[in-house]
Amino acid sequence: MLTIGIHYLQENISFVQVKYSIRTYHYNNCITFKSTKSKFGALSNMAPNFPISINNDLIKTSEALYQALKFNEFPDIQKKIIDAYSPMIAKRISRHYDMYTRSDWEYTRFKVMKFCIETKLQQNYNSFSSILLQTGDKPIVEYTMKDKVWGAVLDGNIYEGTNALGRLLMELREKIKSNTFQYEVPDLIIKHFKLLGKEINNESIKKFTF
Ligand SMILES: Nc1nc(O)c(N)c(N[C@@H]2O[C@H](COP(=O)(O)O)[C@@H](O)[C@H]2O)n1
Repeated sequence: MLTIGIHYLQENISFVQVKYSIRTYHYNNCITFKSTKSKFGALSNMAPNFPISINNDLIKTSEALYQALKFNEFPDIQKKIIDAYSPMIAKRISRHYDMYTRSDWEYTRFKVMKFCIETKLQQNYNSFSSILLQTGDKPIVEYTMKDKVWGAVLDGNIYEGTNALGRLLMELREKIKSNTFQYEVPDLIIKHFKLLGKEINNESIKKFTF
């Protein structure tokens, strides 16, 4: 399980401590993805063809959803991100508004990412579960040039990094295998979970009528 050493006081969600656990992977014993055009590119949040619907609003990629959820109190910023032509542009727009990122982002972003990739799976079950299962039992690693939080960087024969996205994907893969995948809106650790001015709750994610 990806805990990344995050500890909360459950009652008032006060942050206590955060630290990241680093992982290493041998380069010829893992599944990596970087470009969406590569064999396992569908694992990337940038991958097209995995649309998402929240409150019946269409979001083109899990990347756009993740980036938009940084700005829960700013529906106008979220709209610009969601309307962006590509996920890379969505990410770039998000960077532009960094100062408006929700104040607890450092501590909620892993839960938000988990929600984003679970939504990608729930709403694109056949295609996304198929690619996850094709990775077998191998470690999944997002290969990056410098992002040691979401991915890992190659140093000689070893990928090194927290690889948070890869680890969340592996957790999801194991749930698919054991038929224990349960999809729901994250618990109260994420307060004010909103998109385009509307709260995200278990009702809003059930509706899927493109
Ligand atoms: N710049 C960039 N290009 C790609 O092709 C990527 N896959 C990523 N990584 C993804 O960016 C998201 C994290 O964004 P923040 O740094 O937290 O704003 C996450 O989806 C990574 O997988 N970046």
